[in-house]
Formats: sequence, C-alpha cells, structure tokens
Amino acid sequence: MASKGTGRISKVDLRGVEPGGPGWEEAKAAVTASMEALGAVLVVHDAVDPDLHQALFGRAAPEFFALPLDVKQRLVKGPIDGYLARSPRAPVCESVRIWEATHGGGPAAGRNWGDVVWPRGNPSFRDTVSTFAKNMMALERTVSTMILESLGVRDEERLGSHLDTLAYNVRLAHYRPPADAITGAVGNDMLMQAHRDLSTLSIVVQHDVEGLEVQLGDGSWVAVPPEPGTVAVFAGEMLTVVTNGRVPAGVHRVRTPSNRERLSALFFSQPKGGSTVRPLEELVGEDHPRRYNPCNLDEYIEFRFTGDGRKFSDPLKGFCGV
Ligand SMILES: O=C(O)CCC(=O)C(=O)O
Ligand SMILES: [Fe+2]
Repeated sequence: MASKGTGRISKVDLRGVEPGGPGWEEAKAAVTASMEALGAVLVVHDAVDPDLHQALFGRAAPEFFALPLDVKQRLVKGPIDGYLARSPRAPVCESVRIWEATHGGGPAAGRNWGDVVWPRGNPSFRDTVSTFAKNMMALERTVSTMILESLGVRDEERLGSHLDTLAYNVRLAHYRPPADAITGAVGNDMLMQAHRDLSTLSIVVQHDVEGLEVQLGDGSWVAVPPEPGTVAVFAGEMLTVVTNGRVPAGVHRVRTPSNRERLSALFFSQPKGGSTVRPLEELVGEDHPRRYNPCNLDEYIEFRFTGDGRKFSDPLKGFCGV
C-alpha cells in the first residue's frame, strides 16, 4: 500500500489491508517505521464514512455539548474520566470520556450516562458512539498487530494476550473559539498544550476545523489537516512500556489560528484498570536491555495527574524508567 510523506509524517493507506493479505507487509513496515520514529502515523481508512462523520459531528457531539453545564457536571468522575471541563492545559476544551462504548448492546457506559443526561434515553447518540467505537477498535487492533509483529512478537497467542489486556474508551471533545478563552494561560491559539497520551494507542478524528499538530524528532511541529478518511494514530505511554521503549509516545498539541469552534472524536486503548503493564518479554534481551519496570496503571495515573508526576517532563520515566 502507498505510503507518502506529508510534511514528514507518513501517511499509510490501510483500506482493504488484512493480516497476511495483499499490501500487509508493506503497510506494516511503513506504520512501524513511523511509530518507531515519532510515535505517530497518519492512516487512510474507511472506518469513519460520511454518514458516521455526520452522525458524530453533525448530531451526537453538538447535542451533548449543548447540554447545560450542571447536567454535564453530573458526569464528572475523577481527573481523567467522565466529563472534563476546561483546564489550564486546555483552557477552551471540554470533553467527555465514554468507557467500553464498544459493547453497544451490553451495559455500555454510553447508555448508563446517556440515561443520566437524557432521562428518556437517546438511542441515536448511543448507536453513533458505539458504531464509532467498534470501527475504531478494528483499526486499533490492526495497527497494534502491525507494530508488535514488526518488532518481533510473532506468536499469535502472545499478540492476542496483549490485546486481551486492553480496555477502550471514546472521547468527544469540543473547543470553544479561542477568543472566548477566559484565561490566557497558554496563549490564544493554543487549544491544548503539547503532551503525550497515557494510552497504548490513541486515534484522533478531527471535524472540519484544523488544529492537530505532531512534533517531529527535531522539535519542529507539523500540522495534520482534517481530511475526511484520514485519521491520526498516536502511540501512548503504555505502548512505550509494552514495547520496552522501542515506540515512543507521540508528542502532539492542538493549535488553531482560526477563531472557530472545533470538534474532535478520539478513541483510546489502554490496559484495563488495576493492571500492571510490563515490557513484552520478546522485546527485552541483550540487544534491548530492560528500560521499564512493571507499571501499575492506577498508581501511575495518580502520580501523573494528581501527584508528583506533574513536575516531570517525562513522568513515565520518572515513575517506572530503569
Ligand atoms: O482534539 C484533538 O485533535 C486532540 C486531542 C488530544 O490530543 C487529547 O485529548 O489527548
Ligand atoms: Fe492527546
């Protein structure tokens, strides 16, 4: 499959690419090379078709964010769960995280808190989020498989047992026009400061207002334009642990000079709550000495979001680096 530079971040076409099928090896090599270099890759995919795009950004997200603040605040659940109001790191961003939305028919978080905010239910909201999650989950599994296979995890069972450790969540994000910002803490066009995600993989789908930027190895930034059919995939810190440091977490930020409202839909995989994440044993050896100690996810979340980790430029290294 074709892979071409966009600025200097690779774009790989994964449409119709299946494990072992035509184009698999080439796409796998391109995805992994970009991940090893930047912790990020752009992917062309049909996971968000025009109908789903419209359902997400034309209806579900605007409908949720238009709810009164006190209703949304009933969903506040902790430093990184539920409804997240604006913060110094992202002064015009509000977002909501929906866990296990992939289990649309089961006791989905989407339905539970859907019942909280819409007492008579909102099946179209739930279906949209759950279709998005299912499609993103398939893409997540493809990309994870590509990376781990390339790095040397060949055994299907080992790959499967990694994938079984993951939980999934969807986040919808809404950025008010920057000029509305009450605090000028991070400058007018910086909607979200540079950061690494905590996840194993994060997938970002932008609506029609630009903003996502990826940091290259030389410290410069490259914009990722919102193109229908293209999503950005980032490695998060937990993938860095799992790969024993072979895949860095991609540094990214959101910056838009246009004074327009912005929406994005995000999908994250991350090890299940309470788990302890370790480098896969195939990825530790003479050529690749152990770089991370076992990382208890809940303890790391506390350290990173409410504890001393906030003072570190690389909290992961501070917490469990060897
Ligand atoms: O909204 C976006 O485009 C990206 C947001 C993001 O990076 C995050 O929420 O971690
Ligand atoms: Fe992020």
